Amino acid sequence: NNDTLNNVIPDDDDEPLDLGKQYAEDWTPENRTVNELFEDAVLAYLEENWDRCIEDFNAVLHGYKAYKRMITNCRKKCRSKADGDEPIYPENIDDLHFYEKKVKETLCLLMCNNEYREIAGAKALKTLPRETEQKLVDHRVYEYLHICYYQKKRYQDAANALFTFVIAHPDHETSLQALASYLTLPGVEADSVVNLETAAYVSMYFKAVSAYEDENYVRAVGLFEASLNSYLHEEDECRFYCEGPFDQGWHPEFISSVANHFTYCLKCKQACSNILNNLNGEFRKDMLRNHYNYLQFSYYKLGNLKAACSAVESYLLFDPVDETMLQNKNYYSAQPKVKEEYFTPRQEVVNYLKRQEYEYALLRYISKEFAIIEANYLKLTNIKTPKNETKDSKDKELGKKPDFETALHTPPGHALFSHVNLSKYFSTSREHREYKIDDTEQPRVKEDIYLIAKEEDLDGKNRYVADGFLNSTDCESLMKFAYMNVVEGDGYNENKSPHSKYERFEGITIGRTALMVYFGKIDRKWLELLLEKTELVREHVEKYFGLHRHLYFSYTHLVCRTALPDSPVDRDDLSHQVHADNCLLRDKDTCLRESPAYVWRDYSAILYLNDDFQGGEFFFAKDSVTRELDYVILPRCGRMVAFSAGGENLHGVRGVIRGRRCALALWFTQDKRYLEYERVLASAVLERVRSIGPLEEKNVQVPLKYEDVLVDYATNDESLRYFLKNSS
Ligand SMILES: O=C(O)CCC(=O)C(=O)O
Ligand SMILES: [Fe+2]
Repeated sequence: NNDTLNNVIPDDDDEPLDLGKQYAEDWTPENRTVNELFEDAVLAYLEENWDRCIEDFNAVLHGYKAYKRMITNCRKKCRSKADGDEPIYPENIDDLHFYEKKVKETLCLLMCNNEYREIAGAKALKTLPRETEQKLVDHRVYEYLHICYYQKKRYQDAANALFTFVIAHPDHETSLQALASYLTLPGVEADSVVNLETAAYVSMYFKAVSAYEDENYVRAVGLFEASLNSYLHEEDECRFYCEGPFDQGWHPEFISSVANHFTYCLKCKQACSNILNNLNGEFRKDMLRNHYNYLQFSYYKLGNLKAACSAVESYLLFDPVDETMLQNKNYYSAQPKVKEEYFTPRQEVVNYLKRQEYEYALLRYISKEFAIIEANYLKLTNIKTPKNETKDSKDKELGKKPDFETALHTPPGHALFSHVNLSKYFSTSREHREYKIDDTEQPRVKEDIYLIAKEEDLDGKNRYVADGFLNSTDCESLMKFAYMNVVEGDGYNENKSPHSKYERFEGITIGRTALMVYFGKIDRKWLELLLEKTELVREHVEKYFGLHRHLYFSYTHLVCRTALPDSPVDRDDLSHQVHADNCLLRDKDTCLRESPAYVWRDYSAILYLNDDFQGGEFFFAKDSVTRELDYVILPRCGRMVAFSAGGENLHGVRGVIRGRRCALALWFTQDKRYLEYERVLASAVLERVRSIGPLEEKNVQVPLKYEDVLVDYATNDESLRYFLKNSS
């Protein structure tokens, strides 16, 4: 199909793509390393030397680009060189060909990196310290830069810099507010505010769309091909940049070390497309495939039916049942000149999707298979609960052991944006697509829930662990929701530290969420997401335990436990002491099913939202006196642990040492009298908001004790009453 790729790019002002050497040559940092430049720039900022601040931070950005290009260029060059080399010995015994290649690649990398450093001056491209690199990855430069621009009254530049920062930190409230005020400054045009870190293909893509809309198909084809090329090239760069160092933090065996580092890189690589598909803060999962859509029509208009058919077939690889594209296919097939073999997808997209599918399947395999090993490993080493725990080095190492399932880490070079839509401030493109909560680029099967551990694995009755209730987008959404809305003391009778003085406990209930939706304070999609995902869990638990009587929700609580900044790393208390959910633990063998225990609770489930914190493991306990851990479960996005709520399932949570741990705690009952009334109200609120919108009252606040307010409205608001009646 190569004829599709030979179009001249009818364009003038785009940068050449491979800038590695050129950057290195341009790179004259007056003998300062990128790191030194960064430090100097911060200093200039602190000294309020705004001109130097602007100059130095721009030099940092420039230098970092050169640094990144150097690294990715070397990795790319050395990979293809090693791939093309004849092996020393023709036969591939014991995978030696693979290792030979890696040895040769290493040699090449050493030399290549040196070459660049020589061109750029001895110190210029010196390896960046990890913390500085992370700041660059997180676009922290713009956090300073906008202020320096602002001070110099360069308002449009300030707005651009701040916008760029906000896209990487969509929850940064003060920056969002500052951005809004920048937009009102003289000379600032909201429409021309840009993300300074937009992927390079994007501008080409939009030029292509314009050409297409102007019916200039020759230009459109050239630009779309160039943009496509650039997209794949940029994704490639991002992937190579992912192949960086990795602190294993322990001393693994050779094979484990290779596999562990490989997994780490793979996760990073899988996130690359998220970055490319984030246009000015708006997530557009279809960017790659859209190219083929435009191309098929443009080629058709130019009379190149072979290329048109090939583009159609390429598009269909992404979505084989797309009706419009299938109609196009029929239409083209009916053309007299079209041959069957024209419908061959383009090679680059076949390779791309095959790799994607393989990598995704491999990651799923890893997360599924290793979860159980991690847990068994922890169990085998027989950790005691922190009370009698002595923190020896072995134990510390152990804490780092399960690296296979570390958080989806941010790929170096880019922040992993959450999917926010900033287009309320700015319109960026002609096509507009609704923001959907669960858009994911990865191919996914619907029924993604799989069992991780059952009774036998867990040495106990009526307990199991399953994964896959939430995908990473759901978790990101819910974490964001939690971040913005959880309230100290909510659901704990206003007690802010009910379990540990080293942690802040915050929660939000269904009732509070419903009230906020009702007052128009938050979008209803959050409530919908909460109800939908927790219902998925309820159904699973009911089915899994083979219950013949209906399982009702009795209480739903999104809880975050955050380690306080000054909490000691070697603290020896638990985040949640050993307990049972429906009885009072008295001594080793007695659990009294009486008030004030929640005796009506029959089953419990905890659905986890994140794992980017330290500590906070859930555990089943043998008994409360020896406090011996029976089985440890590591929270992960979408993982659920479920168990019957009595004394047979004593459990607790180890202290959260660092970071924030959020989970949805769900309690179920088979006694209808105790069903969660807030859920019924929430459904009525949703119905109301869907049909007539939220309440028209301004400035209503949700108090800490919100329950009475909710009931008040439910009894007095006619429309709510209507929906309530209809639901029951
Ligand atoms: O968050 C967890 O993992 C468990 C919490 C728990 O057991 C409870 O709230 O009763
Ligand atoms: Fe519990």
